[in-house]
Amino acid sequence: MIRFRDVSYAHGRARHNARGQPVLHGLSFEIPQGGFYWLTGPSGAGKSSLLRLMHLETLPQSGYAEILGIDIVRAKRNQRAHLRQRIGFVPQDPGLLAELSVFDNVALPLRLAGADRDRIASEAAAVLDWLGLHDKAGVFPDQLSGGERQRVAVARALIVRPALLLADEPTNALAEGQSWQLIEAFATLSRLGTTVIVATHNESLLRGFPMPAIALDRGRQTGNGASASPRRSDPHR
Ligand SMILES: Nc1ncnc2c1ncn2[C@@H]1O[C@H](COP(=O)(O)OP(=O)(O)OP(=O)(O)O)[C@@H](O)[C@H]1O
Repeated sequence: MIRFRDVSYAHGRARHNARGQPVLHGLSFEIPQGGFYWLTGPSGAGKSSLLRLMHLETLPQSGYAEILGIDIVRAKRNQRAHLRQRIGFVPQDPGLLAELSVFDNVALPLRLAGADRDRIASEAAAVLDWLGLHDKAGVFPDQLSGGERQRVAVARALIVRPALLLADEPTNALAEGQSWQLIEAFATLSRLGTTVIVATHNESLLRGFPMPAIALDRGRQTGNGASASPRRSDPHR
């Protein structure tokens, strides 16, 4: 469950110094575990800022924000670190490490979490296979197309089997058919219990996959897809 109540955020300000111009204003919504929600709005609306807040890269200046049952402002540093391991993030720029192979880029989050070799090998193979990248495991990022790099970034986010998947324009570099395949894969994950939130401008995807949306404009909610009729579910997830 993700629960936001009147959450505001300004870039570059410490929590108690809220004199900066907020980029997110009074956001309130609830997303049940296993929900699939779009995050929409024009350029500069605050989509990436909201995703980075949900990825615990920043904290709100005001309001109540709960991610997977944890109050992120009150949580201790180690609780936040543990929570972050349950979140997969696909940034707008894939940000792959050039000196690492596709396999090693994808394996990195599990290596950092201290997983053993066998588990890393089997999970990396499974996720690369699932995303149609099995033949690219030994290749380096500069030998990939833009769309392949984007799918590697998705694989890297999924290898930890996240309870929450956040994706910032993950279909930007993909052809139409691949975009649909990726969103179908995300929909499968949400049916299996992962909460999925995807920022997009892609109108044809929005029409093709009519999921609820958090719609933003200049940092304010304009749609009520996620603020209306929240479905109750396990508050501890
Ligand atoms: N690190 C930062 N420091 C200060 N201001 C920022 C920072 N990042 C973004 N902003 C500002 O915050 C506002 C929201 O930006 P954000 O990137 O969240 O929008 P967006 O909806 O994701 O846009 P796009 O669709 O173009 O990616 C913009 O006015 C932007 O200039």
